This record gives sequence, C-alpha cells and structure tokens, in this order.
Amino acid sequence: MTPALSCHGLRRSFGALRAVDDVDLTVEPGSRHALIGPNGAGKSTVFRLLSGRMRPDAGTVRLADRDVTRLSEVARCRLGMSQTLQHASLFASLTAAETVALAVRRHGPAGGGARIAPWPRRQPDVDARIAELLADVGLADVAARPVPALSHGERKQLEVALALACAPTVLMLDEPAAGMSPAESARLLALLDDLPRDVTVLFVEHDLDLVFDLADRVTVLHLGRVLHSGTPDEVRASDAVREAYLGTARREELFTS
Ligand SMILES: Nc1ncnc2c1ncn2[C@@H]1O[C@H](COP(=O)(O)OP(=O)(O)OP(=O)(O)O)[C@@H](O)[C@H]1O
Repeated sequence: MTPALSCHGLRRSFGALRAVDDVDLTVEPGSRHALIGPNGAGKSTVFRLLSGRMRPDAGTVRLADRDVTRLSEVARCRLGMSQTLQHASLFASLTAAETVALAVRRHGPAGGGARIAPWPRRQPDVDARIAELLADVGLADVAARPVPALSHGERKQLEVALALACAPTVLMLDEPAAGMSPAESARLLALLDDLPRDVTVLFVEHDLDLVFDLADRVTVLHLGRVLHSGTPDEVRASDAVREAYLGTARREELFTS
C-alpha cells in the first residue's frame, strides 16, 4: 500500500550539527503514528521538514505517491497535509466560531482550497461546515466565546479544528498536549481517537502516556537518527529506547501504561 506520508534520506544540519541525519519514515494510511525521542533528538526538525516549513539539505518527502520535497507548506496543504504547531497564534479579537470561519472561507466548505468562498456573504454550507468542525473538536458549546476566554485545552482543540478545515488526508500535530492538564489531555486524546480513519495522524509528543494510548506506530528518534520504528509494544520492549531516554534506568520508570 502506498504510504500516506513518507520520507527517505532526510538530512538537515545547523552549522556543524546534524540535527536530522538520514531519516527514513513511512506513515501508513489511517495510522496514528507518533514521533518521539529525548530532548534535542530532532523531532521538531523532522516535523518542519515534512510539513515544508523548512527545506532539507538532502532527501525526499512524499505525500501519498507525490514528491512534495520542493513544495511550500501552502502547496502541501492544498494536497492534503495539514498541521497544528507547538505555538500557534490565534486572533485575540475573534470568537472560536469566527476563527474557524476564517479557515473554512480560506479553504472552502469542502476543504482542500478548491473553492474560495466570497467574504463576507453568508453561505449555508459554510455555516454548516463551521458548526460541524466546532462539534468535531468538542467546542460547539463555546462557539461564541472570544479566543482569550478559552482555556488552554480549548485553544488546542480550536487549532485542531483549523487544521481539519482543509479536509486533510494527513494531519500533523506538534506536541498537541503540551501544557495541558490531565483532563484536557484526555479530551484531546478522545478527539484524535474519534477522527475518521481516512485521516492519517502523525504527531510529535513528549507525553508518553498519550503516545501509547493513541499511537499504533511509534518512531523513536535519537541524535537525529531513527533509533527504532515499530508497534508501541516493540518500542516499550526496546532496551535501546530505554537507554536513549534514561541511560540505564528501569523500563517501568519510563512507561507507566
Ligand atoms: N534553527 C536552529 N538553529 C540551530 N540549531 C537548531 C535549530 N533548530 C534545532 N536546532 C538543534 O537541532 C537539534 C534538534 O532539535 P529539535 O528541536 O529538532 O529536537 P526535538 O527532538 O524536537 O527537541 P525537543 O524535544 O527538546 O523539542 C537540537 O540540538 C537543537 O538545538
């Protein structure tokens, strides 16, 4: 089966530092694929290279069967790749619904940027799509609330709604649970778990409990290279992974679930 997203021989250096060193990654369609690794392992850099935010020094990125290595983030988004960022900026002057409205009008009610809806005329399909996205991410009840009045977790949910507005085939999330309370993190997990399987999810995450609850594939990066890629059980059982994270500490100190 053609992977939903893949890269081959990906490299990126910062001065003398090889932050990403010959990384191959295969993300199967419909999978919930986690990218993990100790601090400085190269996760965010791989994420940026895959999303088009940063150019690789070498290697290729493919979205389904298309080579997108030289395409911009916007072009990749039009082809079905969407992302939320660690530190997204939302408009403080808008409500949750108005924020989603901007994205829906940008991408069209069907997503993918095929139809740019005129602004500011109201369209029933646009309104329906806004309501659907807010409901999908669990924000229907706070649709009219200004962004600054949303909790940290609700803002993260709003970012997922924005990412879903372009009807992605691949949704990429950079540390979606960062700074969340356990309750917010559980809500996010349920939201991501409930996404239709025609949306493939690739996420970078430090919260290993969330990783092992959600992911069906896990790739571990260490010092810019792939240390291990496999099922959550394989990764849990790997001595190399444990040592990369904790030196010689015991496995049960790392994986609680
Ligand atoms: N723009 C940059 N300029 C210089 N060095 C960078 C840059 N971005 C990342 N690095 C370095 O590249 C290495 C990998 O960084 P990266 O942020 O990709 O790791 P990470 O696994 O996401 O780390 P963390 O879990 O701490 O966020 C680190 O040593 C980092 O300091």
